[in-house]
Amino acid sequence: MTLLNKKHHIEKVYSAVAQTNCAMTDSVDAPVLCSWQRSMNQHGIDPADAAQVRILTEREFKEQAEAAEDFLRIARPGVRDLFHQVSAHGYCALLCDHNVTTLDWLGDDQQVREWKKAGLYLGSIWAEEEEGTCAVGTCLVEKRPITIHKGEHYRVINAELTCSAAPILNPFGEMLGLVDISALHSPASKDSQYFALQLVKQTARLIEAAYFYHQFEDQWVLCICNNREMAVVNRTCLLALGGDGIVLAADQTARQQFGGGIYKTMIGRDIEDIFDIKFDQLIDLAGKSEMVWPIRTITNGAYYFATLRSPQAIALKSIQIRPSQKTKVTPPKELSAAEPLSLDLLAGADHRLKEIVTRIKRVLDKNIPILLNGETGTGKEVFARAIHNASSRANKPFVAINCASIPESLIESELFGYKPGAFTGALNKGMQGKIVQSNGGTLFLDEIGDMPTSLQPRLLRVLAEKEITPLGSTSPVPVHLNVICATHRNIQDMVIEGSFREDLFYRLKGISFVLPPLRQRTDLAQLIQMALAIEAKTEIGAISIDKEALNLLTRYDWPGNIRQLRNVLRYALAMSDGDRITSTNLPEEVANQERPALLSHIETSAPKKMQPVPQREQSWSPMEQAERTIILESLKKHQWQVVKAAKEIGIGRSTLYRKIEKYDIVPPNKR
Ligand SMILES: Nc1ncnc2c1ncn2[C@@H]1O[C@H](COP(=O)(O)OP(=O)(O)OP(=O)(O)O)[C@@H](O)[C@H]1O
Repeated sequence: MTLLNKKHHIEKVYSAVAQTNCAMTDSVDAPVLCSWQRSMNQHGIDPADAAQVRILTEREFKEQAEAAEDFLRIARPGVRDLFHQVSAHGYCALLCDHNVTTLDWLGDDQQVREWKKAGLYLGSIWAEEEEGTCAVGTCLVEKRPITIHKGEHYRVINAELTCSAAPILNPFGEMLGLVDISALHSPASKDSQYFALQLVKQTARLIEAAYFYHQFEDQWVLCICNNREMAVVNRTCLLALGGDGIVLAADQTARQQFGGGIYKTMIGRDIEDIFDIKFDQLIDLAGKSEMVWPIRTITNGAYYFATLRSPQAIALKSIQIRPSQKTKVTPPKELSAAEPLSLDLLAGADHRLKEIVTRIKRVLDKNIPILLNGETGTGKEVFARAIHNASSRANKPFVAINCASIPESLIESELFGYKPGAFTGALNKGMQGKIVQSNGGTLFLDEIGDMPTSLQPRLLRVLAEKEITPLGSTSPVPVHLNVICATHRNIQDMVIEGSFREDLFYRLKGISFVLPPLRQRTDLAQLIQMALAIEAKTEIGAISIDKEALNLLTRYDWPGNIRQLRNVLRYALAMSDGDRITSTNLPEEVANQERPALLSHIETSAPKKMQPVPQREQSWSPMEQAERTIILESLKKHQWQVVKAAKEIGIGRSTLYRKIEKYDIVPPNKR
């Protein structure tokens, strides 16, 4: 790039950012302009900054690659295929994790120096916060495929590149990573990258499908297509089904096609309520060949073609029995004896938890601090105990302290202990603090986000120096400390706000995990049976739950997670005749929960019940009308704040803007 062109690029960025909103300008696309504004106003990046793209250290790279091991293993072959298609045209291919770090790279080895110089190499971090507008970082923010072509890059140093990236989502709609192809030189017109973007999108969809099949390898996977011939090769529009025909997960296409793009409206539903199929018949025939079944939606009778992949374990044995006819499971001894649950038992059949447990087992005795994140009641403390029990320290003490429930003035003495007469009101014989009590065992710091800022430096010192000086004492006591922390807060945000020390955060977060909320667990039906057995102190399956009650329980939102589930089951047991739970035994909030707007709409929009619709709405399908209702309700609920509504509905902000426009939704202040 000539000096003059560089100057021109920088001036263009400054003048475009000076615009007050993200409306189209003559020469810059709206999403690019929005990203330029974020880059300058939020991230404070200088477009003239010529520093090279940041690269992770070897150790950091190793840690991140290890954390994303499963994803990398599944995604790599897809990225390799993509690279073979584009390498002759001067592209390299990048596979990034959800931290936008390049964890795999394929490119022409002859040009390695140039790729490295451009930051298109292993370990490079393409975050919008660091680089400004760039395909990978901006794709992460926008949550949709994007090409950033030449001068659309924010920093002048990247303004020769052309890059196209697409997000890769897990079956729960969360970002797993991104795939990108980039070239050092390309024609001036952005149109030249149209097919590059399509290829990247296609690869991302394929990887998502591979990941979906992997995640649900021990479940039934229904694959739906609108064309009989393509059905056997189709790999999108996937629904994972439990042995009882309940939907456990749905990929993006299935969510859009049958759930108005909304995750919650699909999960926990009986497949027989969505399609006019008998799940029993379907699985009796499954596995006999690559069979394709015509199926019809209950809502509007539209025809599709489906194939069914059997659970791997069953496929291996070549299906003889229906999974739902499995023989009764004897509850693990530890359940009825009310002993602590093991890690494997806590993971149940939930795919994310199983992955977490595998990773935890790897770090068990390596003295790596563990940070457990998760909503209230997701079982963080139970998990921490299970980690302790699985470690070689199991016969040493497990000492828990809840930083939120102890007054700030007492936390210090509780944690660090004190010598006799250290302060007025102190016990005569002094007190051993929790840290010393946990010596050699595990110290569990619950609600670590509530640790007073004044005490954070002291805790940091203990962790670094492995010795502790009780209040009123001058001689330090050596401690062998293993720490597990838990919080429902976003500590990273607290670090940014300045209410939590960054150095302490990194010290405590040797490895971190997010325990999934109950509504996202893929084994909810099994977990309910398990929790019921615990509450009733019986065998799993000894008390039955009728279909309607199970439907209500699996569909409920569970804001209080497992804690709330156990309370509800305890209540239901008390209300029941003792060996069968029905919907009438459930507490009101579960029994009379409002059907999600989309579901209730779908039911009333079945052909035989269809209501006349206003003139303008007749051009929308029932699904679209339902979607409009959901969006409208959510916007009203959140006082028309788009970010909050998008979050609740589970779609990106820009998607929501598009839909608002599509459905002629006008906020009250613009009427
Ligand atoms: N897998 C499980 N099966 C049965 N019961 C469980 C399971 N996990 C947790 N529980 C129960 O759920 C309740 C909440 O668990 P726990 O206190 O560990 O959650 P938490 O995430 O630490 O909650 P909080 O954030 O509110 O402190 C406890 O009664 C616990 O025994």
